[in-house]
Amino acid sequence: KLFNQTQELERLRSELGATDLEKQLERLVVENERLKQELNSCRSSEFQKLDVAAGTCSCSRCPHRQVSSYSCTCPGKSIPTPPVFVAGSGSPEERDVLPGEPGPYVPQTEADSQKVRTEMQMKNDVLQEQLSVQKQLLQELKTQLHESQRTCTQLRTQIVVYKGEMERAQSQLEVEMQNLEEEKNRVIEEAFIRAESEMKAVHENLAGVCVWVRLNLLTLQPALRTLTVDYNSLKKQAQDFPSMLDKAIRDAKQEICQVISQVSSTSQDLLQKYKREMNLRKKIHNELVRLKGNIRVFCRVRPVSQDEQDSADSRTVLSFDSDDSDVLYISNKGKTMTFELDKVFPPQATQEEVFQEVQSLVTSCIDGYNVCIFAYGQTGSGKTYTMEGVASDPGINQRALRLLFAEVMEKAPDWVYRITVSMVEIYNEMLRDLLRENPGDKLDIRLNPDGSGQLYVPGLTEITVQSPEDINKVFELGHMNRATACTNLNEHSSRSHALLIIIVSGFNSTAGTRTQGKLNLVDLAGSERIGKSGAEGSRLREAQCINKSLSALGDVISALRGKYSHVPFRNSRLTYLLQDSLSGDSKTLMMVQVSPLPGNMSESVCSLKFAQRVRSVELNSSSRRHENSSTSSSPTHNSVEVTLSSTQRYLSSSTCGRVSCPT
Ligand SMILES: Nc1ncnc2c1ncn2[C@@H]1O[C@H](COP(=O)(O)OP(=O)(O)OP(=O)(O)O)[C@@H](O)[C@H]1O
Repeated sequence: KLFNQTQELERLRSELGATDLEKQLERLVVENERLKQELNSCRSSEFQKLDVAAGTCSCSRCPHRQVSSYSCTCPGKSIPTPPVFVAGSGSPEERDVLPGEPGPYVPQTEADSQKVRTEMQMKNDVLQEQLSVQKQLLQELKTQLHESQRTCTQLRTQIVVYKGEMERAQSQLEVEMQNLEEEKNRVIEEAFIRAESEMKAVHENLAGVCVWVRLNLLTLQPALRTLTVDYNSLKKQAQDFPSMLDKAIRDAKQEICQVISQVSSTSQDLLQKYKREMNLRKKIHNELVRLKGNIRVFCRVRPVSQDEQDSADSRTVLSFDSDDSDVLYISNKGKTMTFELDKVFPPQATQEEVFQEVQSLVTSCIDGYNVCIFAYGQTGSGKTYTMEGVASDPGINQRALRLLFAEVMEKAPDWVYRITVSMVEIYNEMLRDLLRENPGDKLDIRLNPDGSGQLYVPGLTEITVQSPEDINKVFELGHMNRATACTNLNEHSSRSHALLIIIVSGFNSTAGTRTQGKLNLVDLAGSERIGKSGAEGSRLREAQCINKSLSALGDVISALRGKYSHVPFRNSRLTYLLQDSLSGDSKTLMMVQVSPLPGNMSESVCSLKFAQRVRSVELNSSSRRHENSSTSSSPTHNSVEVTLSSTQRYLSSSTCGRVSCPT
């Protein structure tokens, strides 16, 4: 508190500028002294103010203000003897001499004396002037002195006030210090009393605890004895432990070895059983597909569009059997034709419902079977819708790839799969790669020069896809390339076959098994007859090419059905390219698209007749395209083996993907 009070005092002092005032006061006192001295000297110099020429003295001490000579007659002042003046020597100042020194010039004549008088008069004027200046100065100094005295008085008053404040603060401080001292003593005393009482309580507690400890010690002694005995026995056991441990480890090792050998033989059994089960599952799946037919024919009737509903020709000539989903009726001129197929999808069937019927074929591709799904039908019957669909409701192509991804993911990590995608187009019997940079280039199907007799398409792009996003990118690229290669995409797509070729290669590290299956998804060109479309020129050539390839497809299937020794795969690019997916134990699905309109009835009848012809063919059942890495493949036909993949290195490491060619 004392410290704070002192600080507060210092702050007040500095705030009021006490130090500065004190210094200023000192300065003013000194200045006052100096002015006083100056005044005194000025007063004494009045003795000098005598007018010699006039013989008068203006000093305040001369009672008569008269001088008889060159000096004042004031008491103590003697009049000196006048000096001899030599003309031309001495300055005007030298003429004004002091008493005791050589005197000024003494005029000899009246003229001289007049001159001297004039000079003296002038000098007197100057001196008078100086005197008035000095008086003025004196007056100013007096005023200043008065002012400084006033300031000094003020400052002194302030100092007295400060001193009073300081004393007050000091006395307050002392009082507070006194209070604090008393408070401190009181608190110490209280603490002391409390500590004493607590100490007392602790002592009492301690005494109780000591008694309790003593009692406990007495009861613990027998327990301690028991523990000592135990400790000794444990010590002995610990000494024996290393040898016991060694023995136990040896025994455990033997047991583990026995168990391992048992487990390994069990796992071998299990592996064999697993392989057997796998084969059985595939056999059953294949059998199921076979029972359904290696060539299956579905029919899908597209709905009547909004535009068609508005037109006069919107009556539908097709009807369905509500109890039998395999039958379709077409009424014409009072007659009703019945078409029996593997499945008939009415106009209201969704993309998902269609795919449900197709997905077993798609998954058999994972097991190493080659599968081919065609969309057949006249232009505008809904082939592209079924195969590609629309972005919001995709068709078989995208759903198949998504299903393949889901299936292979489910089989991981036992199975490692690689899925590659190629997109080709056959237009006017020319094969074009839709995934290459320059899709205009014509591709060829050739015999492999390595002498293996396999076919391949040199330069065909195969893109490995790892996610549904990759699929979308591949489709976009294919569509873009297809669009850039022609002037009118809609017309072009009706007159060309579009093929999406998916190869699924799998390897099972546990069983050492490899599989390779190929899924061909084909959007065929429009199947309308030339006569009706009235085509000519380039259109005629296009229609001829389409008819040629579609009838070649029919011929190939007929030859396979009749088990002919010669199957004309080479009659068209389409059948040549797809021969591995049409022969042997491959599975084929023909989705015949039909328009519901009466105007398209004859084309619909043609398509359905073609479908029934295809349906009656049964492909040759032979060994699966499923190989064990330790066994070689077993081609089913008696002729050359062909492959359609350009990735020779990959295929040469595996015998999968080969198909027999009866030619
Ligand atoms: N099941 C369906 N549901 C709704 N719309 C359909 C269906 N099938 C076809 N369509 C519509 O009918 C029109 C013709 O279909 P699409 O283009 O698929 O025929 P296409 O046979 O592929 O013709 P092209 O031979 O010219 O390629 C399209 O507008 C399509 O959206």
